[in-house]
Amino acid sequence: MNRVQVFVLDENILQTLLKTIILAGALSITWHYVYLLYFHPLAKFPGPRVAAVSNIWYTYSWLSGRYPWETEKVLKTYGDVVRIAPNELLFFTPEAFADIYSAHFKNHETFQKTNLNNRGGKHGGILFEQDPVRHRHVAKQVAPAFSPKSTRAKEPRVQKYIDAFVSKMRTHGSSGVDASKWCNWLAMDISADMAYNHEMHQMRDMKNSPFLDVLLGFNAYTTIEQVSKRFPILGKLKYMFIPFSRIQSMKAMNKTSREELQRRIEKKGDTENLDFFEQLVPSGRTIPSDPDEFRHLEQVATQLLFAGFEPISSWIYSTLFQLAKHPSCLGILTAEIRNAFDHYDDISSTALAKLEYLNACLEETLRLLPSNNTGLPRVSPGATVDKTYVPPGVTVQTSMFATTRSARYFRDPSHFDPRRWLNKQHPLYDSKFSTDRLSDVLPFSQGPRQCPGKNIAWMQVRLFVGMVLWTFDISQAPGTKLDFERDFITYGFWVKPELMVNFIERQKDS
Ligand code: HEM
Repeated sequence: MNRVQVFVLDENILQTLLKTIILAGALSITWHYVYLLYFHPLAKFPGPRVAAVSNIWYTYSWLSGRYPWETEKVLKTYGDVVRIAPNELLFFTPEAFADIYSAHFKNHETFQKTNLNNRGGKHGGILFEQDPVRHRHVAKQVAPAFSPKSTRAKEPRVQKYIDAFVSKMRTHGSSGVDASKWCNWLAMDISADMAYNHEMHQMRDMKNSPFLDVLLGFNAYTTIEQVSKRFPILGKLKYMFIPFSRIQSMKAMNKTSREELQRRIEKKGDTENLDFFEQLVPSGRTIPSDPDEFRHLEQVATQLLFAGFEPISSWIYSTLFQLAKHPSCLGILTAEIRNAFDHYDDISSTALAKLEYLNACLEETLRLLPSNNTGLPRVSPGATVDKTYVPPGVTVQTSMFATTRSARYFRDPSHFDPRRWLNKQHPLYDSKFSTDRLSDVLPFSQGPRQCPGKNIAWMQVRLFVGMVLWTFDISQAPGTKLDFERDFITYGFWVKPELMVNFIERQKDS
């Protein structure tokens, strides 16, 4: 009898307890949302309502592959500062860009990197390193590899690869080739050589190396990884989104990477060309026995390989895309290059640097298609960004994509028009572009974490365009109707749609 009574009592208590828990939960969730909407330090900033209370806007925008367009849209709708996640602000103006990325103390950035894009865990290497002191150390170590002298020394090697591209186009180019593949092969062949003296032979074999296959296959996954960092519990399920075969190939790639590194370290100074690696482990130094140090080197080497590959591949691809779409610009540029050099072998990056229209076309391509679309997120130390105080701990980011396509700063912003970059003295100069904010186009970023590869990139891309247009009349293959606004998407990097281009060897006296 007594036992039954106890049971009834327990059930009542249990029900009450359950109701209390549910009510408390509902109240605490409601309070959490009310707090985020009305009392959070960022409550006063405009933005999509859903973004103020969750990471849903951010996640959807990234997973759709249209993040740059989504940031552009919210900046147009809500103004120059938009709350895009509960603790995150997106800024629009060039002034904000300068405040965030240039701010430093003794060359250590004051707006530090977040871990959102860090794919190296505690080993940030150089690109992902969050700690400014550790970053400075490794940046100083590799800096000599990016000096003007080292850049010049790399030129013959780069020419050798572009020669190989030209030779392949003589055989295969006249009936049209897919530029998305060839740009990847060329850029990665060069980058692997520059990073650690490794010949990948993708152009020779006309197929992706296993490394490139894995990299391309993981493009969308890198987005899942960075987005999942915003959902500590759900994020643990991220591996469900990757097919098992991909995980296996990733493991195989990491293994190859390690072996490659070991091979390169053992070679020490005994390499044909000076590569980036020589800076990290100079000939006299012993191989690191500490696994942590080895892992760090592995990160840096992989990042140098990737950083030297993807933006170059995208830049040459998008230059071909823009030129093939704008035959009048292509005609002017081709004439400029052919008038400047009597012989193919005369072409050098120093001579190409003087060609105004070439530089204008390349700048214009980067303005419309910047290769880095992560928003370059940073953590505020508690500082003013373009006259707006941002409390400490808040993540801030920018959208170079939105800024450089804005009518506020550029005339006919979405038109590819290299004339805007020309000097007043140039015969094609048009004063309608005189108010364009050209110096605010900063695809290589600025400040302590800006791209150290800028000069190497310019050298490679100038050589590519110079040597290719000197040799070939190029055109978009018939039937190719690629539309940038419609057909492009980006995750960790741009997914390049098929772009069929004809490379027809020029007639002798054209
Ligand atoms: C079109 C060509 C390129 C563009 C537009 C570009 C752009 C950028 C940008 C925007 C950053 C800053 C990333 C951030 O703050 O999170 C960066 C960093 C970096 N880039 Fe480039 N890059 C290019 C080519 C290269 C090349 C050829 C290399 C040579 C290996 C290179 C090596 C690096 C490295 C090592 C970093 C990390 C710098 C640091 O954190 O100290 N980049 N790049």
